[in-house]
Amino acid sequence: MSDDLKKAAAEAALALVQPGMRLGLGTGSTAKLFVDGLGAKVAAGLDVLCVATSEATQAQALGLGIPMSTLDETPELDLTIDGADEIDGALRLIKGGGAALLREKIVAAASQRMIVIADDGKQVATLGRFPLPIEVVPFGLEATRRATAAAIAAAGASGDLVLRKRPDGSMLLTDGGHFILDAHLGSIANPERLAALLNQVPGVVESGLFIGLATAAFVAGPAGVQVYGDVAAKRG
Ligand SMILES: O=C(CO)[C@H](O)[C@H](O)COP(=O)(O)O
Repeated sequence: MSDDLKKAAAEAALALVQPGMRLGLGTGSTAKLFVDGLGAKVAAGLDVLCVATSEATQAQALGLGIPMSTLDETPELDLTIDGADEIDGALRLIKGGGAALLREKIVAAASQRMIVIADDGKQVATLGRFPLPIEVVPFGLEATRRATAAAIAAAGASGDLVLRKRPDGSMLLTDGGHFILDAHLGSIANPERLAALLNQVPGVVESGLFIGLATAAFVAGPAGVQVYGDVAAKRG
C-alpha cells in the first residue's frame, strides 16, 4: 500500500497532538511516519513526553530528539497513535504483524485514547484474513501450541499455527524474548470469545486481538481520510 495513504492517516493524527501531552508511540511503517512527523514538531519546539511500544520505535524517537519516558515513570498516557493489521466496523483490531503486540497492548491500555492510523486496505468486515499473532513463552512451546489450537477450536475457528521466523530462517524473538505463533484462521466469527479463551492458555502471553482499546481510527483512502469512532472519546 502506498506510503501516501499511510502518511495522510499519520498527518491526521498529528493534528491531534497538543503541547504537554503524554503520548504512546506505535510500531510499524504507518506509526513510523507519525513518529517522523512528531519529531519535526518537537524540533520546532513542541513539548511532549512519549512512551514507545517497541525497541525500534524507541530508537527512532530518540534519534529524532523526542523526549522519551517509560510506563514506570509515566504510567498514564493521554493518547496512543498506532497502526493495525486489520480493523473491523466495531474498531476491533488485529495487531502484531510487526511483533510488538504485547507492548502495544500494554501502552494502549495505559492510554485514555488509542487512535489507529491505517490505509483502507486494513479495513475488513470480519477479522481473521490476516494471520492472528499470538505471543507465547518459549518454555513448553509444543504443549502451548496444542492448548492454543484447542482454544481456537473451542472458539469455533480453525487453521494452521505457524511459528514466526525471521527472513534468514532463525526464530523470531519479540522485544520481551517470546515467540510468536501466527494463527491462519481466515475469519474469526467471535473475536471476544477467541481472545478470552486464548488468554486462559498457560504460556500464551497475549494475542493480537485488540478489543475495546481503540477509541477512533483515521483510515486513509483515495477519497481522503475517513474518521471512525469519536476522536475525543476517552476510555472509561
Ligand atoms: O501491530 C503492529 C506491529 O506489531 C503494526 O501496527 C501493524 O503490523 C501495522 O503495521 P504497518 O503500519 O507497517 O502496516
